[in-house]
Amino acid sequence: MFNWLTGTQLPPAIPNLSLDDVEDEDEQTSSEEDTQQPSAQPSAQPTAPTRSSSLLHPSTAHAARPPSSPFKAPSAPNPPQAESTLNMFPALDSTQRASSTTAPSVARKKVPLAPGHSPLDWARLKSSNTDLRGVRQLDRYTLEDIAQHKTRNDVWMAIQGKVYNVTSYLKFHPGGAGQLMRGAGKDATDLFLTVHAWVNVDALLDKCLVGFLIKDKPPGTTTDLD
Ligand code: HEM
Repeated sequence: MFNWLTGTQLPPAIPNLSLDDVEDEDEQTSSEEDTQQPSAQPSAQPTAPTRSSSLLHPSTAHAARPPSSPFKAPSAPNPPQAESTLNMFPALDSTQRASSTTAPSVARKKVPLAPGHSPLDWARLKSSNTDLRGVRQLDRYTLEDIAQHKTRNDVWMAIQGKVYNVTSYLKFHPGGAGQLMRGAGKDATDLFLTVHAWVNVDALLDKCLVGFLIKDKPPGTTTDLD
Protein backbone atom coordinates (compact mmCIF):
# COMPACT_ATOMS: atom_id res chain seq x y z
CA MET A 1 0.00 0.00 0.00
CA PHE A 2 1.33 3.42 -0.89
CA ASN A 3 1.18 6.02 1.86
CA TRP A 4 0.35 9.36 0.23
CA LEU A 5 1.15 11.31 3.39
CA THR A 6 4.71 10.14 3.71
CA GLY A 7 5.36 9.04 0.16
CA THR A 8 6.56 5.69 1.39
CA GLN A 9 5.56 2.12 0.86
CA LEU A 10 3.91 0.39 3.82
CA PRO A 11 4.44 -3.31 4.38
CA PRO A 12 1.13 -5.00 3.76
CA ALA A 13 1.13 -7.01 7.01
CA ILE A 14 -1.40 -4.77 8.69
CA PRO A 15 -4.30 -6.49 10.46
CA ASN A 16 -7.58 -6.43 8.54
CA LEU A 17 -5.84 -6.22 5.20
CA SER A 18 -6.25 -9.14 2.90
CA LEU A 19 -2.63 -10.08 2.84
CA ASP A 20 -3.10 -13.04 0.57
CA ASP A 21 -4.86 -10.97 -2.01
CA VAL A 22 -2.20 -8.32 -1.90
CA GLU A 23 0.59 -10.83 -2.28
CA ASP A 24 -1.18 -12.53 -5.14
CA GLU A 25 -1.64 -9.26 -6.84
CA ASP A 26 2.03 -8.49 -6.37
CA GLU A 27 2.96 -11.76 -7.90
CA GLN A 28 0.75 -11.03 -10.84
CA THR A 29 2.12 -7.57 -11.18
CA SER A 30 5.63 -8.87 -11.09
CA SER A 31 4.79 -11.48 -13.64
CA GLU A 32 3.21 -8.87 -15.85
CA GLU A 33 6.29 -6.74 -15.72
CA ASP A 34 8.57 -9.65 -16.37
CA THR A 35 6.68 -10.90 -19.37
CA GLN A 36 5.60 -7.50 -20.71
CA GLN A 37 2.19 -9.05 -21.41
CA PRO A 38 -0.22 -7.42 -19.01
CA SER A 39 -3.37 -8.38 -20.90
CA ALA A 40 -2.46 -12.05 -20.89
CA GLN A 41 -2.92 -12.35 -17.13
CA PRO A 42 -6.38 -12.81 -15.67
CA SER A 43 -7.32 -10.29 -13.05
CA ALA A 44 -10.13 -10.18 -10.51
CA GLN A 45 -10.56 -6.44 -11.19
CA PRO A 46 -9.41 -5.87 -14.71
CA THR A 47 -10.28 -2.17 -14.79
CA ALA A 48 -8.39 -1.28 -11.60
CA PRO A 49 -4.84 -0.13 -12.28
CA THR A 50 -2.11 -2.13 -10.63
CA ARG A 51 0.04 -0.41 -8.06
CA SER A 52 3.15 -0.72 -10.04
CA SER A 53 1.60 0.73 -13.14
CA SER A 54 -0.32 3.55 -11.52
CA LEU A 55 1.70 4.64 -8.52
CA LEU A 56 5.23 3.48 -8.78
CA HIS A 57 7.95 4.13 -11.22
CA PRO A 58 9.08 0.78 -12.66
CA SER A 59 12.51 1.28 -11.15
CA THR A 60 10.97 1.40 -7.67
CA ALA A 61 8.29 -1.22 -8.20
CA HIS A 62 10.28 -3.77 -6.27
CA ALA A 63 9.63 -1.70 -3.15
CA ALA A 64 6.00 -2.80 -3.29
CA ARG A 65 6.91 -6.40 -2.71
CA PRO A 66 6.45 -7.48 0.88
CA PRO A 67 9.66 -8.30 2.65
CA SER A 68 10.13 -11.80 3.98
CA SER A 69 9.11 -10.50 7.40
CA PRO A 70 6.66 -7.63 7.37
CA PHE A 71 8.08 -6.26 10.60
CA LYS A 72 11.32 -4.42 10.58
CA ALA A 73 13.47 -4.22 13.67
CA PRO A 74 13.72 -0.59 14.76
CA SER A 75 17.02 0.86 13.74
CA ALA A 76 19.24 2.62 16.23
CA PRO A 77 18.24 6.26 16.77
CA ASN A 78 20.37 8.92 15.20
CA PRO A 79 23.13 10.21 17.43
CA PRO A 80 22.05 13.37 19.25
CA GLN A 81 22.72 16.47 17.17
CA ALA A 82 21.15 19.15 19.31
CA GLU A 83 24.01 21.53 18.69
CA SER A 84 24.11 20.91 14.98
CA THR A 85 22.23 22.92 12.39
CA LEU A 86 22.84 20.29 9.72
CA ASN A 87 19.48 18.64 10.26
CA MET A 88 17.48 21.85 10.44
CA PHE A 89 14.62 22.12 8.01
CA PRO A 90 14.42 24.38 6.15
CA ALA A 91 18.17 24.89 6.17
CA LEU A 92 19.37 28.20 7.53
CA ASP A 93 20.30 29.46 4.10
CA SER A 94 17.26 27.96 2.40
CA THR A 95 15.09 30.14 0.20
CA GLN A 96 12.15 28.54 2.00
CA ARG A 97 12.91 30.77 4.97
CA ALA A 98 11.19 34.15 4.90
CA SER A 99 14.36 35.74 6.11
CA SER A 100 17.80 34.45 6.71
CA THR A 101 18.48 33.91 10.38
CA THR A 102 22.01 34.97 9.62
CA ALA A 103 20.88 38.45 8.54
CA PRO A 104 23.49 40.94 9.63
CA SER A 105 23.01 42.97 12.80
CA VAL A 106 19.22 42.75 13.04
CA ALA A 107 17.48 39.91 14.84
CA ARG A 108 13.85 39.42 13.87
CA LYS A 109 11.69 40.16 16.89
CA LYS A 110 8.22 41.59 17.02
CA VAL A 111 7.18 43.46 20.11
CA PRO A 112 3.75 43.49 21.73
CA LEU A 113 1.96 46.62 20.61
CA ALA A 114 0.03 48.75 23.09
CA PRO A 115 -3.75 48.43 22.98
CA GLY A 116 -5.17 50.55 20.19
CA HIS A 117 -1.99 50.25 18.11
CA SER A 118 -2.63 47.17 16.00
CA PRO A 119 -2.12 47.20 12.22
CA LEU A 120 -5.88 47.59 11.91
CA ASP A 121 -5.82 50.62 14.20
CA TRP A 122 -3.10 52.10 12.01
CA ALA A 123 -5.25 51.55 8.93
CA ARG A 124 -8.14 53.27 10.68
CA LEU A 125 -5.99 56.21 11.70
CA LYS A 126 -4.71 56.57 8.15
CA SER A 127 -8.17 56.64 6.70
CA SER A 128 -9.34 59.21 9.20
CA ASN A 129 -8.72 62.86 8.44
CA THR A 130 -5.86 63.08 10.93
CA ASP A 131 -2.84 64.90 9.54
CA LEU A 132 0.08 62.49 9.76
CA ARG A 133 2.50 64.50 7.63
CA GLY A 134 2.89 67.65 9.62
CA VAL A 135 3.67 69.64 6.46
CA ARG A 136 1.38 71.57 4.14
CA GLN A 137 2.89 70.40 0.89
CA LEU A 138 5.26 67.84 -0.51
CA ASP A 139 8.80 69.08 -0.91
CA ARG A 140 12.27 67.95 -1.82
CA TYR A 141 14.63 67.25 1.04
CA THR A 142 18.33 66.61 1.33
CA LEU A 143 19.89 64.29 3.88
CA GLU A 144 20.80 67.41 5.81
CA ASP A 145 17.14 68.41 6.02
CA ILE A 146 16.08 64.97 7.16
CA ALA A 147 18.76 64.91 9.85
CA GLN A 148 16.88 67.73 11.59
CA HIS A 149 14.07 65.28 12.41
CA LYS A 150 15.40 62.54 14.61
CA THR A 151 13.73 62.85 18.01
CA ARG A 152 10.84 60.68 19.18
CA ASN A 153 8.50 63.64 18.83
CA ASP A 154 9.58 64.37 15.29
CA VAL A 155 10.96 61.47 13.24
CA TRP A 156 11.56 61.59 9.53
CA MET A 157 13.35 59.05 7.39
CA ALA A 158 13.95 58.42 3.71
CA ILE A 159 13.15 55.05 2.20
CA GLN A 160 13.67 54.33 -1.47
CA GLY A 161 13.79 57.99 -2.43
CA LYS A 162 10.70 59.05 -0.48
CA VAL A 163 10.75 60.99 2.75
CA TYR A 164 8.29 60.03 5.49
CA ASN A 165 7.27 61.58 8.76
CA VAL A 166 7.01 58.38 10.83
CA THR A 167 6.37 60.07 14.17
CA SER A 168 2.80 58.82 14.41
CA TYR A 169 3.82 55.32 13.24
CA LEU A 170 6.32 54.81 16.05
CA LYS A 171 3.80 53.19 18.41
CA PHE A 172 2.34 51.08 15.61
CA HIS A 173 5.60 49.67 14.33
CA PRO A 174 5.51 45.87 14.90
CA GLY A 175 9.26 45.81 15.51
CA GLY A 176 8.95 48.48 18.21
CA ALA A 177 9.63 52.18 18.34
CA GLY A 178 13.26 51.61 19.26
CA GLN A 179 13.92 49.67 16.07
CA LEU A 180 12.19 52.27 13.95
CA MET A 181 14.27 54.99 15.57
CA ARG A 182 17.39 53.35 14.14
CA GLY A 183 16.44 54.92 10.83
CA ALA A 184 15.57 58.30 12.30
CA GLY A 185 16.91 61.32 10.41
CA LYS A 186 18.62 59.16 7.76
CA ASP A 187 18.25 57.45 4.46
CA ALA A 188 17.05 54.17 6.04
CA THR A 189 16.57 52.26 2.80
CA ASP A 190 19.30 49.69 3.39
CA LEU A 191 18.27 49.08 6.99
CA PHE A 192 14.62 48.76 6.03
CA LEU A 193 15.37 46.29 3.24
CA THR A 194 17.75 44.28 5.38
CA VAL A 195 15.09 43.69 8.03
CA HIS A 196 11.93 43.28 5.98
CA ALA A 197 12.16 43.83 2.26
CA TRP A 198 8.65 42.40 1.88
CA VAL A 199 6.97 45.20 3.85
CA ASN A 200 5.04 47.54 1.56
CA VAL A 201 6.22 50.92 2.73
CA ASP A 202 4.25 52.80 0.09
CA ALA A 203 0.98 51.32 1.29
CA LEU A 204 1.73 51.61 4.99
CA LEU A 205 3.12 55.13 5.06
CA ASP A 206 1.31 56.78 2.17
CA LYS A 207 -0.31 59.29 4.51
CA CYS A 208 3.06 60.05 6.12
CA LEU A 209 4.81 61.07 2.90
CA VAL A 210 6.32 64.52 3.18
CA GLY A 211 8.41 64.59 0.01
CA PHE A 212 11.34 63.22 -1.93
CA LEU A 213 15.00 62.76 -1.25
CA ILE A 214 17.40 64.81 -3.39
CA LYS A 215 21.11 65.36 -3.29
CA ASP A 216 21.14 69.12 -3.59
CA LYS A 217 18.17 71.32 -3.08
CA PRO A 218 17.18 73.70 -5.84
CA PRO A 219 15.64 76.80 -4.28
CA GLY A 220 11.88 77.28 -3.95
CA THR A 221 10.59 74.03 -5.43
CA THR A 222 7.50 72.45 -3.86
CA THR A 223 4.70 70.18 -5.01
CA ASP A 224 1.13 70.88 -3.92
CA LEU A 225 -0.67 68.06 -2.09
CA ASP A 226 -4.05 68.89 -3.70
C1 HEM B 1 14.22 51.64 9.07
C2 HEM B 1 14.28 51.15 10.27
C3 HEM B 1 13.47 49.96 10.69
C4 HEM B 1 13.91 48.94 11.45
C5 HEM B 1 15.31 48.80 12.05
C6 HEM B 1 12.84 48.00 11.59
C7 HEM B 1 12.89 46.84 12.33
C8 HEM B 1 11.89 45.93 12.44
C9 HEM B 1 11.95 44.72 13.20
C10 HEM B 1 13.16 44.28 14.02
C11 HEM B 1 10.78 44.10 13.06
C12 HEM B 1 10.34 42.80 13.75
C13 HEM B 1 10.88 41.60 13.19
C14 HEM B 1 10.35 41.24 11.85
O1 HEM B 1 9.17 40.97 11.66
O2 HEM B 1 11.18 41.16 10.91
C15 HEM B 1 9.97 44.86 12.18
C16 HEM B 1 8.74 44.48 11.76
C17 HEM B 1 7.96 45.26 10.94
N1 HEM B 1 8.24 46.52 10.50
FE1 HEM B 1 9.98 47.49 10.70
N2 HEM B 1 11.75 48.46 10.91
C18 HEM B 1 12.08 49.66 10.34
C19 HEM B 1 11.28 50.46 9.60
C20 HEM B 1 9.98 50.17 9.27
C21 HEM B 1 9.12 51.04 8.52
C22 HEM B 1 9.47 52.43 7.98
C23 HEM B 1 7.94 50.40 8.40
C24 HEM B 1 6.70 50.87 7.71
C25 HEM B 1 6.59 50.85 6.42
C26 HEM B 1 8.05 49.11 9.05
C27 HEM B 1 7.07 48.15 9.11
C28 HEM B 1 7.20 46.94 9.73
C29 HEM B 1 6.20 45.89 9.66
C30 HEM B 1 4.88 45.94 8.90
C31 HEM B 1 6.70 44.83 10.41
C32 HEM B 1 6.05 43.48 10.60
C33 HEM B 1 6.66 42.57 9.56
C34 HEM B 1 6.06 41.22 9.50
O3 HEM B 1 5.06 40.95 10.16
O4 HEM B 1 6.60 40.39 8.74
N3 HEM B 1 9.31 49.02 9.59
N4 HEM B 1 10.67 45.99 11.83
